Amino acid sequence: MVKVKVPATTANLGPGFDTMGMALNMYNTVEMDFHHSLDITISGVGMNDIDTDETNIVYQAAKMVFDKAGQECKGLRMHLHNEIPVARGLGSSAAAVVGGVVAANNLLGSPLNEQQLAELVTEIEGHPDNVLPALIGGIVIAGWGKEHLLYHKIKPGAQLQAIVAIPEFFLATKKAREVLPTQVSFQDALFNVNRASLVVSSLLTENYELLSEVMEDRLHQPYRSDLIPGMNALIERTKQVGAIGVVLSGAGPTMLALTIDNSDAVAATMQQVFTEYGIRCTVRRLVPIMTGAEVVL
Ligand SMILES: Nc1ncnc2c1ncn2[C@@H]1O[C@H](COP(=O)(O)OP(=O)(O)OP(=O)(O)O)[C@@H](O)[C@H]1O
Ligand SMILES: N[C@@H](CCO)C(=O)O
Repeated sequence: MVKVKVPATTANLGPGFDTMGMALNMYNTVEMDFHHSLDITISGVGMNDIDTDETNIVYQAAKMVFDKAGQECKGLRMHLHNEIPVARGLGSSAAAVVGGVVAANNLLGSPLNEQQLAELVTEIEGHPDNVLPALIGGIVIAGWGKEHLLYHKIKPGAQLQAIVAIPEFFLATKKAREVLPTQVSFQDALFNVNRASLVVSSLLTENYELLSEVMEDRLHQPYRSDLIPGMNALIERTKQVGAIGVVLSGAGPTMLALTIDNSDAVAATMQQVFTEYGIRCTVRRLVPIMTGAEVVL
């Protein structure tokens, strides 16, 4: 039996749509063992929102490792314990995919190396920005090259905190991608190239004064704001009380504020603004982490 612990992730970091993400200290665990049939049990959050049959994505991801390794999968016994809320923008599907792939790879004696795991989880999820930090931790910038996935990991600054306001309602990534345009203007593309580059350089140099001016986006957030009541007001007011950057976490509806200090005021303001817009939410204070999925048993 193997047990794998996988972190939550926040994707995009504002302008880095489908490209950047960061691992956070909130975890799901996957326990997995060989079995003659499929037997899935679940505990923790979202127990009633996750399938326990062959459509379960932890199982589907695990089965792909068996296929790649040329091994028959007769069944699996799995217990999933979840802390990451489902369909809220904190990488629940990425954690499920990474948990399934890493647990199965371990069970089979590690036939796939890190590069192969990174490519497999990206193919399954469709984009690398949640699955890569879930797999290897840290802040990761990633994208497909001609043949291979290219990725680079940055160490988050030690002072950086991540406050997340998690609304009670679900927003499936599929739905939040349906509102995106098929084309954008040259000016908006240029704006995001500029801002994403400045986000990376300010994270690398821990220049939070610069970071506070550049976590802006024109490729996805403007189109998604109608799906998240209060999003723009929350960004504006949370920045006024000292957050470095305030952005949509992944596809939403969770909002992410990066802070160094002023965390109490930032957390209270996020809660307050969502409440004013009639949205019940849970605010959690998290920190970026350098460790991705790890085998704990
Ligand atoms: N622990 C889990 N085990 C199995 N399947 C899960 C688990 N958590 C989430 N899922 C599946 O993933 C779906 C949610 O994925 P979705 O991409 O919409 O949201 P998300 O990954 O939480 O958000 P984001 O990608 O914006 O961070 C759920 O509907 C469920 O099918
Ligand atoms: N980059 C993705 C993250 C969510 O899976 C999006 O914003 O749609």
